[in-house]
Amino acid sequence: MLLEQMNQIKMISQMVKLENGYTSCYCCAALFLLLLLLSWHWSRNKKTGDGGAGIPPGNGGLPFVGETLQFMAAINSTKGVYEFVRLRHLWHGSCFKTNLFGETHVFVSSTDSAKAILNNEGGRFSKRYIKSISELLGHHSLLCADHHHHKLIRGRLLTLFSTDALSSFVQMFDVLVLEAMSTWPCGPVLLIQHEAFKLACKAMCKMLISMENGYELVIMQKGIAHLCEAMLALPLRLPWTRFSNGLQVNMYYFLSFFPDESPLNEMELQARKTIMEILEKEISERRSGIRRTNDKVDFLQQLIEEDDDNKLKDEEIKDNILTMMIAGQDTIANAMTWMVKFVDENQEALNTLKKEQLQIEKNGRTRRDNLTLEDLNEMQYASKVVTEALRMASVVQWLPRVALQDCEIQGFKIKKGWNVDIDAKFIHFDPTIYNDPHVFNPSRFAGEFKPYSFLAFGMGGRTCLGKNMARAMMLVFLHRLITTYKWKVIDSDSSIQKWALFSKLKSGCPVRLTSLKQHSN
Ligand code: HEM
Repeated sequence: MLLEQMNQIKMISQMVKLENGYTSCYCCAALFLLLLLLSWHWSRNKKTGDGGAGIPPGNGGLPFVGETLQFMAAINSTKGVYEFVRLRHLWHGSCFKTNLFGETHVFVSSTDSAKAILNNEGGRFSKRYIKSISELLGHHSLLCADHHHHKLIRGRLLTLFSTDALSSFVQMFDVLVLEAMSTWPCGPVLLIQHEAFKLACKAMCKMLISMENGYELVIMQKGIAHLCEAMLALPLRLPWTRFSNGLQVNMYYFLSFFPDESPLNEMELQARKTIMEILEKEISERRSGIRRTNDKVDFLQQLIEEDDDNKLKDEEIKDNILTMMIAGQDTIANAMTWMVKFVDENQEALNTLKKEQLQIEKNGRTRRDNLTLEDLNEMQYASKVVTEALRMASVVQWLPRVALQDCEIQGFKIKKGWNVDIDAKFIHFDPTIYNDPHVFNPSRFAGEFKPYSFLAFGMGGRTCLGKNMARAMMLVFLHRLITTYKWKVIDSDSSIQKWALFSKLKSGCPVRLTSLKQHSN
């Protein structure tokens, strides 16, 4: 374990750009000191254990810093942040305790504990997001609201995700996919990640605020891309992050210990402000009748038109439109990208999928008309492909909660205030739940599966609001890709993008396409 810590310190030292000789001397001295402290702490832990019976096992790391350095090193490696978690499962078992950014985190990984926590049995757990995320999304965001406020807002937003809404969304998304694919070149390299992100962004802007083109859409998309990046990077703002320059001490380091200060930088504050201004203008023009939505019932219009006592206030509407825009982009783009890679690598799955999708196309409808929800319901094998891709990609790797009282999970004591992270990825790769978990095998989802063993969208009162929409987007994308092109992924590297908290392919999944239509003509 000490060796691992030394290796990680080496990695951290590579992360830091040494700009001059002085800095490099200070850096070496600091690292040496750190190494001494680590070995002292490690040997102390070895002698005394980690704090008494019943507490989950784990090396708390250095006083105050905990294992933050190792966590950061994992984020800065192409194995991805989950490598930090994976190694600790190997060392300590399925439940372990660590200390990150000055807080205790316990990773739990059984379906029983997932059930207890996600159902919030006995009101013992709540969702925790760091304050900086609520600065970014807004205090009324569904992702940051307290229990009572969350229930109220979720109730209002849920009505937007009806079957009828999904039905029209499917047709709209199909149009966008066809439009996008008509511009894809055959021959040159195309990055699936990039294309999927653009598509998701367009779809969200259209569904939420009917924004389809023009200057404001460009501004909006840029702002959102910026906030998406910031959202992933916010918890990592320490002096050695990519935000800091060389060894210069970064103000975010200090701010992270003073949670009342905003850790957002000027550009992020500006991006949020600009998006809020666009939404404000949109709301007031719609209210005054200046802007007509041509009877398009987008999400914004539905929220404005609500007339019962519990309707959302403008501030709540704006924060949650922004939340949905952000929640529905990087996630779906990553899921689609992994899906293309997995299918490409599994000839048997690809052949079965092709057979099914070409048959659906042959049946006639999808050549002439846009795909419908009914068409998607016929895609039985593709639906399993989507589930299997979501399992293996585990885009959201763990679900963060906080214990509201002392309790027991997986036979260990959990103290009030500790972060409890439900390790979805561990469960997705648990060989006692999924046979040969590293093999892409869509057919494994043919029958019922164990409750709480599939957590790609979470479960319980905080389940992803857009999960049916996300599955539909993946099916539409898959259908059009399979029936329009033959493709080959030209870089099989599975490395993970550095600094990404969601599981993101570093290569972006470059493909070369051949048009099937030209072939058949
Ligand atoms: C493949 C794509 C997606 C994945 C993997 C995904 C995954 C998740 C996960 C894991 C959660 C948190 C659950 C928890 O903590 O228990 C979540 C929450 C959420 N997602 Fe998604 N999501 C996806 C797409 C979308 C889309 C398209 C939207 C819609 C517009 C959306 C909107 C939301 C919202 C609003 C929440 C917060 C729910 C709440 O706290 O009540 N997501 N998602």
